[in-house]
Amino acid sequence: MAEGKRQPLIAFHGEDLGYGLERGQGGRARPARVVLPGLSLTLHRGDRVALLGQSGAGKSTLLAELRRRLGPQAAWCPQHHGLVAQLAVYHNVYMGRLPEHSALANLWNLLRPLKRPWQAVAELCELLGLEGLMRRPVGQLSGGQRQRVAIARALYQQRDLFLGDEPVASVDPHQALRLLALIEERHHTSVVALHQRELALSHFDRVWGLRDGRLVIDAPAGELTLAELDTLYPDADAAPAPITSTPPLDPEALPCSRGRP
Ligand SMILES: Nc1ncnc2c1ncn2[C@@H]1O[C@H](COP(=O)(O)OP(=O)(O)OP(=O)(O)O)[C@@H](O)[C@H]1O
Repeated sequence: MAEGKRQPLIAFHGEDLGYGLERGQGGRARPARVVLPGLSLTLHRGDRVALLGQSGAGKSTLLAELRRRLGPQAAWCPQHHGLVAQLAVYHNVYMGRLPEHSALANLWNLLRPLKRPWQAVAELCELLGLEGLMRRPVGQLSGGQRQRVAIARALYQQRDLFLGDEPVASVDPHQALRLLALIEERHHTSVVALHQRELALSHFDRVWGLRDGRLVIDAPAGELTLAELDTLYPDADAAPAPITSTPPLDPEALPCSRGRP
């Protein structure tokens, strides 16, 4: 999408994000533990954002706030999947739309799966390589299979936006590409936290990079290099070799925010 014509969906203007609540000066509510101080950024309709940063940088904190503000517009795929181990794959996926049905319908469906949702979930399971597992309790699946169930549940919600906290962390690189393609196909806008920097450059059109509580990268993926993304991981023992001929950047030289033109 052309940079100049993008329609803002949500914006932060110098806001403190974090946990807990306390009253600041003038009685203004603010987080008791601030993780991302003074955050400014805008999510635009049509953006496909890779959210990067080392462990503890604040990715989940930002996603939680986006989720809170976007509400039911956004499908959500949490980091630890949030699946019920004792329930079958079918029921875990169906849970994505639990609030849309009456308690009675949900109870009935638990005991005797309804035909229409069963078919819809079966189609998703086939797409995600989970065919034949619909009746199996999630507790008996592999880590990668559970991850795909969590993605199926998010896709089943049929929302316009997708928010994912490392939704492809437990699958092999080939599956990661397929899953990202599916997410892209079914949502006009997405924000996905991940650690695979190469994927961020090849499969997303924008990168948000967090470091030391700051948004230090906010730029189109096409304008970034792996070496620039490496600067988000100062604790890494050895940065992976960049695939471009661009020399590694001095982290100090990275601008505070790569704003839009
Ligand atoms: N419920 C909470 N209450 C207080 N602090 C929290 C809470 N959850 C996370 N934190 C802190 O907020 C900071 C950012 O955590 P966050 O989970 O957002 O990082 P992350 O980038 O998602 O990390 P990871 O890649 O390991 O999931 C960390 O210092 C963490 O300890």
